[in-house]
Amino acid sequence: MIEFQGVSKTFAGRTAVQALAEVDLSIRDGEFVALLGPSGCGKSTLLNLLAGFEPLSEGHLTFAGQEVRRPGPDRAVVFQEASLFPWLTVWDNVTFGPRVQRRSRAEYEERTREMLRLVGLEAFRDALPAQLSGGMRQRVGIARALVMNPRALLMDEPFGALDAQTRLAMQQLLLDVWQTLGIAVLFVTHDIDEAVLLADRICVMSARPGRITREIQVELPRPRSIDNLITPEFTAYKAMIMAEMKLAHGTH
Ligand SMILES: Nc1ncnc2c1ncn2[C@@H]1O[C@H](COP(=O)(O)OP(=O)(O)OP(=O)(O)O)[C@@H](O)[C@H]1O
Repeated sequence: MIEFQGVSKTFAGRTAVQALAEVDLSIRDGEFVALLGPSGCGKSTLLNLLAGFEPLSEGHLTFAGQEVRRPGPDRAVVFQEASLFPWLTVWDNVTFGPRVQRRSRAEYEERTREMLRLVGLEAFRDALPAQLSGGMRQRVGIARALVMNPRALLMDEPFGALDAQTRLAMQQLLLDVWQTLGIAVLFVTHDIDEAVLLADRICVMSARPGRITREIQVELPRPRSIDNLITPEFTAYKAMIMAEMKLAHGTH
């Protein structure tokens, strides 16, 4: 469904920065792919190209057979900060997109109720963002993205600003949401545990200019839960990826 073919991206400026070099990546409908790599390797750039926020410099990028040129409701994005409208309730934040798009009211109201239930926030529909915790705000951000009924969810370090315990709860929530909806997810992270726990496949990126140096299929059984984090199979994947990223003891 998603095809990057020889995609490069250079940011023009006084000193041009090549962020991505000849990236090839295919993602199937319903697949969960994590992009893992050091800070500045171009993970966000790759996600932003797919979101349609930036033009490519070279190569081809298609989504469901169409060249990506601009943002679209088929590709919903979740960032590290939910960036909710502070003066709108949870309900009004989530229904904002469909209202702007003039979608049918009966349809989006039903879908909003469903998504708020899925992220466990039905009881908070009338709350303002300031009355919610960071994890709850991020759950509103996920509901807001899903209410548009996208074919892919693009997540850029969505749990990076959360404390460790909330982060675990959000990882579990995302596993449950993904298992329910079965949509494609491209998930940017620099956390190895997070990538192994969530993804079907991990694409490891090199430092700038970013390329995908290795793809690792994660064969841990589904459905998964955060209990997987303490299994020997999990540790084996983690050790392999640490070695790949030259983080393991004795490899550098
Ligand atoms: N709009 C821009 N103009 C110029 N350079 C940019 C722009 N956006 C990103 N870059 C540069 O491109 C490179 C890749 O950045 P990017 O944000 O994609 O990396 P990243 O892997 O997501 O990093 P992090 O994990 O720190 O978020 C960096 O060197 C960055 O400075």
